[in-house]
Amino acid sequence: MTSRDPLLRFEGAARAYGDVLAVAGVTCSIAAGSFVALVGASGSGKSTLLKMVNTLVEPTAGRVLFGGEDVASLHPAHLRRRVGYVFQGIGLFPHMSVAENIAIGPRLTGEKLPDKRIAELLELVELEPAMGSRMPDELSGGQRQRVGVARALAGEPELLLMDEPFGALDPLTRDALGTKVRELHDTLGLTTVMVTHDMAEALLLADRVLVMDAGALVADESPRALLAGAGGEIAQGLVSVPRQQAERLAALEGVGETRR
Ligand SMILES: Nc1ncnc2c1ncn2[C@@H]1O[C@H](COP(=O)(O)OP(=O)(O)OP(=O)(O)O)[C@@H](O)[C@H]1O
Repeated sequence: MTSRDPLLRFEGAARAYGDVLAVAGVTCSIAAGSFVALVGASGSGKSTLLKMVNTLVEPTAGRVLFGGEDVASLHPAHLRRRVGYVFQGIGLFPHMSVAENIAIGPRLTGEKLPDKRIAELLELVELEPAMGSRMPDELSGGQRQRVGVARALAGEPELLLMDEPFGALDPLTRDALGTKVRELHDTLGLTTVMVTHDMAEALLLADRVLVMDAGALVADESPRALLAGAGGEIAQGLVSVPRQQAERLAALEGVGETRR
């Protein structure tokens, strides 16, 4: 692989469940270092596409290449170490401490993560190292998601997959964690693919936005291009939501000004 090759490539990747074509043949390349948001209506195939990357879902046609190799040919434990995965509701093991949860990925590949490294990972997501000894049910939802991010980063992955990671959080925590993840993406030199229902979040955090509809990729644009009207009808329908909200807020502010 040369530095010009994409880190991730979908080649006609498709997944059927009986008669339902969840992903209908997606072809696209994701360059190393990019932050990609994957958006689209509920049921459009975003999670299925993401799960094909770490082999939680097998394609029924086509393939997914990671670093030039078909993911199906890579050892699952090693692949999952190179690919961090964060999802909503995070799935921390309730009977394990925060530190044990963070260390679980490397443990599966036979490595014991030193305490110092666990403390470092907690600091990376702005949690006190002392949190390591707590149990998951002693944390807030936002803190749990931070632990989820620390766990995904424990194996020093090249690729970070995030599936609605901040969906259940209050807006302030969501905003802070989104900004933190973008910062980590930049400082750690990650490649990130994030599924989100929130177009404003996609536009603000990502370099590139992929839009799915009924299993197909219908737009692939930069946030700037989307805001300038590119991407077609479905993409523009999604962009119109935060835009109209911003306009309504601006109008409200204007009303306040004239009343004062
Ligand atoms: N394990 C499964 N068995 C059967 N059908 C499935 C399965 N997983 C997904 N599907 C179907 O595949 C389609 C795509 O689902 P997917 O979860 O990928 O969509 P999504 O865009 O991530 O949705 P959401 O935004 O609601 O999470 C849906 O019609 C869904 O019902």
